[in-house]
Amino acid sequence: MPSLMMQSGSRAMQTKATSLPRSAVAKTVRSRRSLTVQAADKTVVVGLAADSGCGKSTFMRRMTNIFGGTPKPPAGGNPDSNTLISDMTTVICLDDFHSLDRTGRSREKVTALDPKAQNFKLMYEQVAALKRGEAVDKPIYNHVTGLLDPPERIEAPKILVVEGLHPFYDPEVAKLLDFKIYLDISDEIKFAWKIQRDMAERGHSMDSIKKSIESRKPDFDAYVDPQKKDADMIIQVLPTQLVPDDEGKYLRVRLIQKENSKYYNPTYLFDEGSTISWIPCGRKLTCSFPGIKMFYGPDTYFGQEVSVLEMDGQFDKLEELIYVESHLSNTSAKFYGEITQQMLKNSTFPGSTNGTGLFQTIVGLKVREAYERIVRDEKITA
Ligand SMILES: Nc1ncnc2c1ncn2[C@@H]1O[C@H](COP(=O)(O)OP(=O)(O)O)[C@@H](O)[C@H]1O
Ligand SMILES: O=C(COP(=O)(O)O)[C@H](O)[C@H](O)COP(=O)(O)O
Repeated sequence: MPSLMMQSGSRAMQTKATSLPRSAVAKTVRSRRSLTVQAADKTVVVGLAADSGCGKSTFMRRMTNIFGGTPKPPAGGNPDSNTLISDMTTVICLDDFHSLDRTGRSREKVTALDPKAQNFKLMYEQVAALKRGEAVDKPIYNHVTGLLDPPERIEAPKILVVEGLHPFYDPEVAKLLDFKIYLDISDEIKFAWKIQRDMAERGHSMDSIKKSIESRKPDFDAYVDPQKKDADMIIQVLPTQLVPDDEGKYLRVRLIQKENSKYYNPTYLFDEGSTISWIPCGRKLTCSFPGIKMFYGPDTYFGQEVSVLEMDGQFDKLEELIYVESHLSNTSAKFYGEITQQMLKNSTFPGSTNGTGLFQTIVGLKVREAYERIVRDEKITA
């Protein structure tokens, strides 16, 4: 039987985002911006921060799918480009702003996470230019060779996503971001994900990956991890609490949502502002061992008020997620079942049967809501 524990303390009721499509006005030639500033021309900039191997690329695929189109590298360009372009979004990887290539880092004895290995000035100039609607010639960091390749031309998209190690480390770059997301993956889970990816795709040995993780840890703690306090939304991935000593098979995933955000309303379970523990397994949700446990409640995060939505465990049948979705509010979905539809569409992606996929989908919908609110607000003030 489904079980529910609730403590009351309800806040205001759900608010819905207004969706405004871009008008024909938005098609004004970008080079004329200095003459006629067209509000709907604005490029909205999203920052996604996480360590290497923490699922940034996987999350990007889920998020860009919400906006439509198939993400592809720039046509006819470098096959090792890190950029992905689709109908509305362009995702650029901040590794492209490494100022030191692999040999340079080894010579200077710095890791790829050290600010000394990044060109923040160029990062600022190019993200600012794209945000103004101007094209840039962005360098490419080649992960195969470890070298900086000749630049590629990037046109200003409607939504620019900057993903990488330090999107909000530099205060000037941080000011350009309209929405900030942090993927906070606990060490043991990060280790498992990175080993699998770096062995299969980057040809590294298990031993070299272990050494690299250890040598990067101090710089990760000093320069990457502290960014999470400034994020609008954080997806935290932890070992399950349902199975003692589980080795990463099941995950406990927490969606940390800042209160008072200008651009989104936190998603809640059953009753906004209450503290709720819910085991949805029973007649409407099939759960084999170890089942699913959900939690929702208020909390503080680095001294800031947040709402936390949590899922521990995994689904057996993805289509039954509709039962969980029907108990969530303020999801930013445009129709009943949109989250389940997205999850089914991306069912082959890693994390599809647990909270990582579910919460990445919700964050993607929040980014869409933020984008639509920004475009709407700009139109009103134009
Ligand atoms: N939610 C998830 N569950 C299980 N494995 C995942 C998940 N997200 C990513 N992975 C795996 O982790 C590895 C690194 O993911 P990736 O998206 O390439 O990370 P990043 O872009 O941050 O370096 C990949 O092998 C991917 O399959
Ligand atoms: O930390 C990262 C980010 O990679 P990602 O997030 O794409 O995994 C890489 O180690 C550096 O960019 C150096 O690259 P390499 O180790 O290939 O020289």
